Amino acid sequence: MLIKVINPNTTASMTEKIGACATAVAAPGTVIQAVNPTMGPASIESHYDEALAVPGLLEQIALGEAEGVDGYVIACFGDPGLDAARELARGPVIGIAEAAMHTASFLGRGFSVVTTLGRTAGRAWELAHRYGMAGFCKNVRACEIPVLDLEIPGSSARETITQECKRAVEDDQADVIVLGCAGMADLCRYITDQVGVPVVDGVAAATRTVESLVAMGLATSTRSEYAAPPVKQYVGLLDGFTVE
Ligand SMILES: NC(=O)NC1=NC(=O)NC1=O
Repeated sequence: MLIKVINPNTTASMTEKIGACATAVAAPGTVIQAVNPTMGPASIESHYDEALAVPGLLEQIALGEAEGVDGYVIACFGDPGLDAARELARGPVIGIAEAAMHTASFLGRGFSVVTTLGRTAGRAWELAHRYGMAGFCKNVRACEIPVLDLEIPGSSARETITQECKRAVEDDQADVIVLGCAGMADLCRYITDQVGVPVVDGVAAATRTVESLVAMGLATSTRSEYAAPPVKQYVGLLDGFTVE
């Protein structure tokens, strides 16, 4: 089985970290291909970043289709481009926020999301509602850490995030923590040991979700909304996106 894990930002160190975390949980026989687009924002921290990340993400999906990829993970907590990706891909496409929230809902009465910048919290709440998880989501907490601070060795990011997770358990009464950024994937084990409740990393959760769907022979329904896009020309920078 070949699963393509796409970091939609263009920071290679984060892609490598995400790939290592996905590989660590993948079953024997599953090949993880971790990639990022060649164009787009170095990190995704706003609606603007998210919009500009989607073309490069979709290009990676199109390349994956040509390579026979069995399923995809969108490794950014905003689940950017998820619906469009599902129109292109034959196999399942799972976002890390979607997978993490559903996984957390199996483990307790309520979870808190601990994410990077406060300006991304609204998107996390929006996704919780979209996925039917709002009833399980006790809070979305922001550490006010820029995403790329997670790539600085020895930064205080790990401790800042850990303290926020502890406050989520104590003040929100969270039974479970959801890490609100793909760049936190490598912190999951450490934070789990520190906070005493399950901590869900969306990269691992999404990787295993895609694996299980593919193993069951399941894929996105193409009956209507997620059918291939209508054939048309896309001009200018999007020349390569023409759909035949
Ligand atoms: N909430 C977030 O921090 N989302 C993210 N921005 C990125 O660049 N990767 C993420 O997971």
